[in-house]
Amino acid sequence: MPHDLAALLARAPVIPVIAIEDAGLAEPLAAALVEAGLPLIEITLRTPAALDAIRAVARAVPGAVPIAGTVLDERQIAASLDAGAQMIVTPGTPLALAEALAGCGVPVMPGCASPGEAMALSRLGFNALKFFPAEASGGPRWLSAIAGPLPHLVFCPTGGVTLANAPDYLALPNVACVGGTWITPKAALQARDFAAIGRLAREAAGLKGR
Ligand SMILES: O=C(O)C(=O)C[C@H](O)[C@H](O)COP(=O)(O)O
Repeated sequence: MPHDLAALLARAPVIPVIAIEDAGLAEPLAAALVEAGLPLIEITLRTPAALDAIRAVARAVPGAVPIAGTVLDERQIAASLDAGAQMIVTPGTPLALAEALAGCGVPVMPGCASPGEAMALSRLGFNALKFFPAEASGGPRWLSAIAGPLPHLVFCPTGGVTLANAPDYLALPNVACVGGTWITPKAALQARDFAAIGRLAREAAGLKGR
C-alpha cells in the first residue's frame, strides 16, 4: 500500500464513521475525537451536510484527517477533494469508480466484500481495503480465510463492528484498523454531548491494534 496510507492507518486502531446532519457540529465533534486520540474521521456523504462538514474539519481542526466516506461515483470524488478530504473510502467499488480512485491523488481505501473484488482492487494497486459489511459478510473468519491466498492485503473491517467485537478483528494480522459508528451515537450528537463522545472515543483509541 502507498506509504502515506500505511502511516495514516497506523495512527489509530479505530476510524469513527459519522453521518452528520448539521455541519455546525463537525468542528467540535472532530476536535473531541482528535483530543481523544482518533484523528482519522470518516464523514459519510449520506447527508446533505457532509461536504460542508468535511470542509469545516479540514479548515478548523488541526491534527484531524477528514475522510470522505460512502463515495459512490466519480463526481463525489471531485466534490470530496474540493471540500478538503485527505482520504477517500467507499462501501463497494465498481471498476469505473476504482479506476477513477486510482488516479485521484489522495490515499484511498476502497470497499470490498469478496475475494474476487479484493483481487480486482489489488490489481489496480490498492492493497489496503475496507471490508464492508464486515459482520454480515463473515467477520473475522472471512478475514482469517482470505489471509491464506491473499496475504499481501490488509483490511479495515466496517459494518457491525462494536467496542465488544473490535478486539476480535484487531487481533488479526491482516487488520490494520476497524471502522464504526458506535463512537458517535446519534442522540449524543444531537445533544452536542461531546464529553460522552470523547469518552467513547478514548475507549476506542485504547483498543490494541496490531
Ligand atoms: O457507506 C459507507 O461508506 C460506510 O462507511 C458504511 C459504514 O461503514 C457502515 O454503515 C458502518 O456502520 P455501523 O455498522 O453502524 O458501524
